[in-house]
Amino acid sequence: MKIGFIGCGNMASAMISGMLKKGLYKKDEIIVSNLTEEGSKRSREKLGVVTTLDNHEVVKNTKLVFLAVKPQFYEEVLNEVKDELTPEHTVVGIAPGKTLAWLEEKCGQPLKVVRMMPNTPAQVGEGMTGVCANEKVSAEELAQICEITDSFGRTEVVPERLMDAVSAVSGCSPAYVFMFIEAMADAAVAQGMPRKQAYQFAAQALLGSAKMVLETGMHPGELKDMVCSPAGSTIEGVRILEQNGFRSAVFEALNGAAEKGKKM
Ligand SMILES: NC(=O)C1=CN([C@@H]2O[C@H](COP(=O)(O)OP(=O)(O)OC[C@H]3O[C@@H](n4cnc5c(N)ncnc54)[C@H](O)[C@@H]3O)[C@@H](O)[C@H]2O)C=CC1
Ligand SMILES: O=C(O)[C@@H]1CCC=N1
Repeated sequence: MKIGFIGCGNMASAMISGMLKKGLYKKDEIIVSNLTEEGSKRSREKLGVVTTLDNHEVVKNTKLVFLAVKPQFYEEVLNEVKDELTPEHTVVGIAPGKTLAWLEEKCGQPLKVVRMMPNTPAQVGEGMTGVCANEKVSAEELAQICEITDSFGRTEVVPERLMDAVSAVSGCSPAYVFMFIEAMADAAVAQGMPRKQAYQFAAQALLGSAKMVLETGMHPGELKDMVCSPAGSTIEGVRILEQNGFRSAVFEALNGAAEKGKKM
């Protein structure tokens, strides 16, 4: 087995779906553990990977172990498996607030440790992942990790001090983007558009706008100005968004998410 996940919920499933779609691993090269047989069944049906109810099996069968449980279970899981970890293992944490130093300490021995913050768009190959590693991870090993995260989207290696920002701006932000899409679609429905069509219009507008930022390299403000005709309808919407504290609400939400992440 080439890669293992302890816990296989939303985030692990999204990453594995992305990896499989890209053909980076075969299904029988991925092992995941779940807490319940129901979870294992879900992983087998949805992903087709090897499943176990025993976290030890993950550590015994692979040298690359992702910790994909909720942050509050990290310590319990590491306590459970730490005696089977060897210097050949690389432990990958994906939770906010679980620093490289914390992970190293809880592994109970000097190990290769990677910290990353992926996001659920990994499921469709459009993830954004920030990655950092401790000094035991060689440049070649880090490149291999980035090959994995690149298989489900884009990757940036960042200094660890930026991981809370990464967590907010790309780890959490899909939730806010989905809320934005939902709100835009609600407005279109209010104007008479069928709901399904409204989601397509809203989502495609967002996808296209994001692509323009990434592909043109232009300042988002300039791209916004290109949409706003003088005395037009868009600038009226901009005025109403500003009046309702749109930018400030986004700013505060991401700041709150980053600050919360630091404490987790
Ligand atoms: N959902 C997201 O958008 C993102 C989540 N993350 C991080 O990913 C990690 C997992 O989050 P989600 O997938 O959202 O949570 P989740 O709740 O969907 O999945 C966690 C899975 O772990 C299983 N589990 C719990 N205790 C276990 C144990 N002792 N042994 C084996 N399996 C166990 C649960 O049954 C569940 O299936 C968290 O640390 C989270 O902070 C990071 C980036 C984005
Ligand atoms: O809500 C959370 O804590 C996780 C981390 C980033 C996205 N979901």
